[in-house]
Amino acid sequence: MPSIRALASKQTTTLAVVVKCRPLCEKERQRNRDIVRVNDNKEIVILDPDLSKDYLERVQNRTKEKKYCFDYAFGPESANLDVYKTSVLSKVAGVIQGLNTTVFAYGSTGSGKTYTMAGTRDDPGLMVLSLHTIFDLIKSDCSSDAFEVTCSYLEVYNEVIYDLLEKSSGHLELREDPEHGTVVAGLRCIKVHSADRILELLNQGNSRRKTESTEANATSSRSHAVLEITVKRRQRNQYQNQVIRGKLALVDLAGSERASETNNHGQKLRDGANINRSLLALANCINALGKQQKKGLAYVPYRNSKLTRILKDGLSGNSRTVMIATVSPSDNQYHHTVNTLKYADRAKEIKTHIQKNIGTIDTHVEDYQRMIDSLQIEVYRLKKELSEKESELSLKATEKSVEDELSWLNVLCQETNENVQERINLQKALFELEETDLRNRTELQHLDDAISKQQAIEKDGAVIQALRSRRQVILDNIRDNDEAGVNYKKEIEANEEHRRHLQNMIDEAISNNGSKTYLHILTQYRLLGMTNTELQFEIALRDQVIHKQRETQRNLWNLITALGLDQKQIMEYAAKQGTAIEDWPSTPIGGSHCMQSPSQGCAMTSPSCHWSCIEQSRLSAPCVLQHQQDSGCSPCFKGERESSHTISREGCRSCKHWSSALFCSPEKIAPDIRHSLPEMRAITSLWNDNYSPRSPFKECSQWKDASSMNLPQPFRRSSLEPTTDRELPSMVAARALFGKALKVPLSSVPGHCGLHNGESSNLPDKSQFPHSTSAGPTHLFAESYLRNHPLHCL
Ligand SMILES: Nc1ncnc2c1ncn2[C@@H]1O[C@H](COP(=O)(O)OP(=O)(O)OP(=O)(O)O)[C@@H](O)[C@H]1O
Repeated sequence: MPSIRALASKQTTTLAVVVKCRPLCEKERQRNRDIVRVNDNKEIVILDPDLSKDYLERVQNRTKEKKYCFDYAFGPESANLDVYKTSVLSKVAGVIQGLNTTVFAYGSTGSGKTYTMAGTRDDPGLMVLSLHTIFDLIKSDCSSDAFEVTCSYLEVYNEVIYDLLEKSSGHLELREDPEHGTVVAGLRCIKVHSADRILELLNQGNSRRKTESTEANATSSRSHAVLEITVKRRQRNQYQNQVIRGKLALVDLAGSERASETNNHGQKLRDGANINRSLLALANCINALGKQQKKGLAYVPYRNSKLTRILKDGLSGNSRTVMIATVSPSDNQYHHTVNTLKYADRAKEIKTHIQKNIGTIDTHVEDYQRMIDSLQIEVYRLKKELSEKESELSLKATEKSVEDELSWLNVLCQETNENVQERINLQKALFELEETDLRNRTELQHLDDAISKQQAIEKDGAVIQALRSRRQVILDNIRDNDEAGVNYKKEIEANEEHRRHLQNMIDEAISNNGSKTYLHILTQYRLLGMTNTELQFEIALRDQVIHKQRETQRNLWNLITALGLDQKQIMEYAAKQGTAIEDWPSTPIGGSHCMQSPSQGCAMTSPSCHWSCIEQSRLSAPCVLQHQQDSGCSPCFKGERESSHTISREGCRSCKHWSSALFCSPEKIAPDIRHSLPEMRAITSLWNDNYSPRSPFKECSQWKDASSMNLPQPFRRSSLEPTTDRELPSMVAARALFGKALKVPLSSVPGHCGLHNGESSNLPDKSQFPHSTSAGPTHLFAESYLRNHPLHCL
């Protein structure tokens, strides 16, 4: 029996930003001044470090004093426990309820990030406190649910990921998983039964973490560390198979630093440059996300570093996130402090969308997962063979020449590896950038239309101003994205050039050098890397499809709620169709996403129909759409047949009782929903335009011709461009709704509204549609539909 899993509701929440100022250390106390003041646990003031400014400059407000407000601000006297209780505890508690939480400490080197996250025996840090909370909550849980806690700990050092729970960890790779977001392939996840055990692992991990003594900090962390605790909760009630999974990510970032201040050389200097690069990538993401919240769609360059890819969920995805900005009170750190607070201030704008993680099974994703895993095993095997060969070689050749050769080969191997990885990242970044660009350009087109329409009504009113300023924002974003795209393309060319160079070196070495097997393996390894790239691409595309299917599923639940059908009715219909509904969303889902993406299945049907259509879209079997009056029998929605269009599903194909694209009449939709969402308002209008007894649409026999649109040709906007698209809004709407939204060919269409499938592909001319020429609500709906689905309509 197929099963449907209703998605839990999504809530939008804002990143919580907390500032923590450490005390002056002994050395600083002798030489430096404390310039940070915290007021009312919210406001933080950074005094001008320059005491020599004269009175005039100060009264003329030429002071460098800065003031910021945050969710919480803590001064030097506060303990980690104070920070934890006010801003982290409640979010950690959500983890055992299936919610994700991310806590990350951000600040310059020596500002107290590690102290805040790990703490000391007397002042335990947020990592330690969170672990105790999780296990205390599990212990005191009164339900009969079974809990499983796992823990992983990794570090990103010089853009390479290492497992801190492994004694000698190799390089680990990142992978995109549609269910779990960005995951680290091969990272060890250890089952734990107590907080003490995790603390033991944490200590082990910390001892492996790369730290150095620098001028700025005697124990400076040179890597970003991510401790992840996953709590799986298997419920032992009526949802026997339901697993809830919450994740807590605790991140201690390496600190940004200025080379001049740290006085580093050699490797330390290179580490610093890498740390700064990844922190810059993080800062760029924070900037773009802040801008996005204020101005709209902007490209967020997550791909620019491993750190930002790992933190992606915490920054914009499914996570309740707390950013702890750590600052030093010392006057010589003024610039670092202000810089940290500037980013923290921007981060306040960032919004995330939280949702309970309820276990689902995606077989096709699992298949890909298996493929990747087996490829990884293959890569591992080859690597092993490679190292065996290395030791064999080292035995045979003289020590010096072998060393030279091996170091040369090692460099070659490493460069090959980096080249492949860079190519993967660049291609993915370009892919994402193009998507963003497409959406921006579609919006721009619609804004242009809206502006020209509005200009006919008023020359320079507020609406036009708003539309123009929005247009400008979109243009800016497009320009930024274009620039980024050009850069990515250049980088890809450089990467390709480098790849050719490496391949030439390998080929040359094979013909000249004795270590043929070694180099053959290297070539194979490289090829495997390329296959891996392709697979990762396929996965990325798959991820997109799955994401859209999920979006569709969510929309369907929204629609069901909007239709006013109650749980009992739907359960009954589903039972009749032999479909189980395992979970019921308690609240309507994701307001702004309402009815956005019917592209992968029928958008406006019952849960059972949704299931069948999703299944169908996978099997590419078209649904059949037929008007209810064509059929005498209908096992589904019997009671509603007379008063409204009915809804059926694939299982009812025999009775050909497909129905109602637009469902029941709008009167059946709860008034608050009917009038609140723009889409619903548009649908109501569409209904009135096209389905009411006086509807010109209904009686318009010319629609026979209109429907002569054979799929897929009629769904291409090009066949309607440029004027017809605008002149026949109803047709666009109908086309989108009856055709694309339901993902059915117009092989059979609702006779009720006059649509019939014909052979001719000629479109009716404007004069045949007297009622459709104005820019009415139908047009708006069509526009909004097309805006949301540009790819599918083109
Ligand atoms: N709240 C605090 N109370 C007392 N000492 C503190 C506090 N916060 C930080 N320190 C001290 O300041 C120094 C630097 O702190 P820490 O190592 O945590 O900085 P960091 O931001 O992690 O630096 P890096 O980025 O270089 O790793 C340490 O000696 C630490 O003990």
